[in-house]
Amino acid sequence: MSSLADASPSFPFQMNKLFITAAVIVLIGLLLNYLSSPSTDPREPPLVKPRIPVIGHLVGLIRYQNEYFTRLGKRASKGICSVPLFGSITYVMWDSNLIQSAFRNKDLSFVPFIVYVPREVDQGGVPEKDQDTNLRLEFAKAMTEGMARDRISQMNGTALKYITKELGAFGDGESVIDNAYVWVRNLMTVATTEALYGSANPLREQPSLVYDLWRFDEDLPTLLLGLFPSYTAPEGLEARHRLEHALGEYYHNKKDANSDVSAVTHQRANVIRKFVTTGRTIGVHELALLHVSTSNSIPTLFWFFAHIVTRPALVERIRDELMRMVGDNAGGTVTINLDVLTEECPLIVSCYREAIRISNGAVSNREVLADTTIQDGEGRSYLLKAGNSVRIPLDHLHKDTEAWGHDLAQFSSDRFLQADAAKAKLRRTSYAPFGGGKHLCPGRNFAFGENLGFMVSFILSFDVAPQDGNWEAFVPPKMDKCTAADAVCKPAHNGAGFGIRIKRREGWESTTWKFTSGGVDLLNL
Ligand code: HEM
Repeated sequence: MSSLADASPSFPFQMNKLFITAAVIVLIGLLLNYLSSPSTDPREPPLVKPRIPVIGHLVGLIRYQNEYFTRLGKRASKGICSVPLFGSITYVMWDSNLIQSAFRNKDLSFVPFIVYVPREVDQGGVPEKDQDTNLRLEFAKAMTEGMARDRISQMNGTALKYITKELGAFGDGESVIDNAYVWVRNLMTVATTEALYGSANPLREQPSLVYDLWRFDEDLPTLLLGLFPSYTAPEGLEARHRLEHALGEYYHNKKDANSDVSAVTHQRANVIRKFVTTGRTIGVHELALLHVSTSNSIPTLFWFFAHIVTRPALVERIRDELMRMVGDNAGGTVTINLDVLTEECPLIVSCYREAIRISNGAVSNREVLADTTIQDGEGRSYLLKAGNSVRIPLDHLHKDTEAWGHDLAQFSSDRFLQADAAKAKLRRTSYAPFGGGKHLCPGRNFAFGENLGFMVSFILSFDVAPQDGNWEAFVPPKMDKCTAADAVCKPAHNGAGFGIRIKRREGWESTTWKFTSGGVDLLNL
């Protein structure tokens, strides 16, 4: 009987080689499996291993950005899971009860991230002593105080003054706007930065910085990776340097002490001044304030704008609603009280909330400061261990069919008008576009004031038509997926192809606008 041994005199050697190769493969497999599944406490949320050992989650994050967390949700057996990432565990949660419980938990904090992001983007330009945790706490306090109600009113007043001046500058004839997204974006970037920086606003003084801001924003996910940025994101990097330089000069020359500067700009800068030696370094830190104030609010306004102006019947309903509030325009002055908009003009506010719902792709970040336990709606508890981080993909809440219905992918102007008590309760826990708890976005009321103020004055002042006259094809542009640096998704290709014609409405040629809040005339603050 022939055998393999007969067929090959080197059989024992080959067997050895085969055995060693198999053993090495098994060992590598075990090692990869070990690295992909670090030991967790059975009380921690169930582990979701990467599909490609070790690097799978990282690859998924780079490929799908924020959407990766929602994709993980489809693989997880519970409303929360543990994901091995960057050598530690990240807890990702989708269950609305767990999310609310996490937002309320004082041991889950955003504070450790506050200075971390700008320093990472900066790559070493900030002195060591910045690492002092007091900076983060003082910084968080400056933010909260700087965004108190009266401070927001002042910011809204400055922004709305600029918006009404710009809209007022259109002549009575028809104007063509080739790209409505870029138009809204540029106008609102200057309006917002007027509110932040006052009359020495570097972005009004150097308009090319407006382009730089959005170029930086586009490359931010790559810059955050920090892998050879001068090769991987050269334009974004250069734009960032120009912005930092301009802001550095602003803070170095103490322009933030001017009386028309927002409290938040001035107070944050004063905290940083305690920790750094040169005013120019503040420009590096405070690019974060400029970015966070514009990057989410302005794309949100665009979707709000685009979904309304492409629906002429909706425009008419909104105008009727607004006219019931403002009376007539015969005297030439129209007063908008921002405080009563929600009650008196529920349709336009419903459109705003719906635009936020469909475009929001935010992921809230928290660090676990001390071992803590959170509970889901069915009484199950999960242990979260100190030092690990938490990611909460908020768009998952906004895509819950039970709360929002099966047409949730479509914009529905009336969605926030109709809900019985039970549904309204469910929706309250399924809507968190501004995050929650102690770190709930401090800019949400400012965004409401400037976005509603823009839309109310625009919609009453102008008629809109598609640039090419084709109403059937006049729909909002496609939406890009949210990057890891975005809380709000942007239009694909920067909205190219969404052109409009606008014409001032008869009787609204020389309206004077007045905005009030808390009984105060915002434009005269
Ligand atoms: C529609 C517009 C906006 C959206 C959707 C939005 C969304 C968010 C979200 C989801 C967070 C994280 C909250 C959390 O994790 O719980 C956040 C935080 C923050 N937002 Fe906004 N935001 C908007 C506008 C603004 C504006 C206009 C400003 C500034 C003027 C601003 C300043 C901030 C700051 C400073 C934080 C960090 C909060 C902290 O440190 O505790 N946001 N925002």
